Amino acid sequence: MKLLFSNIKELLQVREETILKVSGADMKKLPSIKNAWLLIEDDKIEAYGSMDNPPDIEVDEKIDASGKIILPTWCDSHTHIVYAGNREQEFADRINGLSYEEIANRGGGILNSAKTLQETPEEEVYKQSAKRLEEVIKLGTGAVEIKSGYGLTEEAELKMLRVIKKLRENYDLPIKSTFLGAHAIPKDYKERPGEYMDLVIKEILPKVAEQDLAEYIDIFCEKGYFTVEDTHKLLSAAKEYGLKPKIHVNQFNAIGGVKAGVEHNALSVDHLEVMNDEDIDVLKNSETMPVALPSCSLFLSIPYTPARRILDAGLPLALATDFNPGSTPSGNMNLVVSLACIKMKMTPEEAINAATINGAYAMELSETHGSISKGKQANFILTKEIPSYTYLPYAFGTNSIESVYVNGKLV
Ligand SMILES: N=CN[C@@H](CCC(=O)O)C(=O)O
Ligand SMILES: [Zn+2]
Repeated sequence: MKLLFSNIKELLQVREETILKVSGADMKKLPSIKNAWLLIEDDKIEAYGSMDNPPDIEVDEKIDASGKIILPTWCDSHTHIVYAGNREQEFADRINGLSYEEIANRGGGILNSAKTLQETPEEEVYKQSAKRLEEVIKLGTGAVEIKSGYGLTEEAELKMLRVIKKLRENYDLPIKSTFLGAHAIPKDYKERPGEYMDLVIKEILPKVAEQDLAEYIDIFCEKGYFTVEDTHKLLSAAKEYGLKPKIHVNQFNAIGGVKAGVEHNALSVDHLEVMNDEDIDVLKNSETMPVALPSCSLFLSIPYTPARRILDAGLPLALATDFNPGSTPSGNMNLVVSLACIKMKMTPEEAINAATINGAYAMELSETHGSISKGKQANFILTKEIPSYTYLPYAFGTNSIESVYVNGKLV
């Protein structure tokens, strides 16, 4: 099946050579072809070029994209899409003056979601999660990572990971699975957190690996959650099973989690709302992708990741949603890109690079996703008629997407 898009106002993120990520000043460059065509064969990008040299071939379907822009689908490398129920009551409590921390200390927060998840049948968790996944695909997400971490018992963590596996089987986009058993210390272990770490490392992790339910390991390295020492212990154990780290660090406090992640060759370190100079320096000599989650900052009214300091230090940066019931009940990557521009002072070019090719890197997908390149998967967004790509982040809250293609198919 050959599908040809012609008269495309601008074809964005066109990369001739395979690049795995973009960093520093290179992030300001977003290669494109104006007045372009794009040819898809089955699930792959076959060719592209300028309308000055249109392709002379027979195709099965032609689409006129006059006035519209085509760009790769968003690569959302950090989500908690699999969960049960919601936490709108905590949202109201925060409006009335309680802090996220106070809510967590009262047994709300992650423990609240864990209770609901444990009590919800697997089929129902699947149904609720699939609905969210379908919603984000329509918003232009074409590759996604999903974490466990609302189970906090062996049974419930494995249940979450099986739901992720089933989503992967039933949907066409790449889904990466991360084991986040060390997300919070369950109430029963409050006085003996070391025993919970033992449970995660000695009991649950081996089963996750045996059942091949995750490719990545995560931990919430933060005051009141898990220490840097816990992080070292877990990441070392996970390495034995071939699970690479993608970890929650520096959300509220800089306690050395970035350094720990880099020492274990983490694929990504995520959140980074609070960054000291040492954290930035440590990242400079690494292959670890820093990941910012600006919708979490918006929702919790916490600082935004200091993108300018990170980029001006020559580092790369990826953007992701953090879609979860507590700190970010939104999986809208379009909003994330807008917030990165508005609140983090990233240029539209930097934000689009961060949400496509660098997001793909943070899921080890940049050889097949994240850019318009020959032979890559045909995952792309066709916008409505818009004046320019800068209009995408500028018109925040407006849905500028006309359609989304995953593996060459309209979704
Ligand atoms: N910070 C840790 N975990 C999630 C939020 C968890 C929750 O509040 O349910 C996050 O990435 O923001
Ligand atoms: Zn998260």
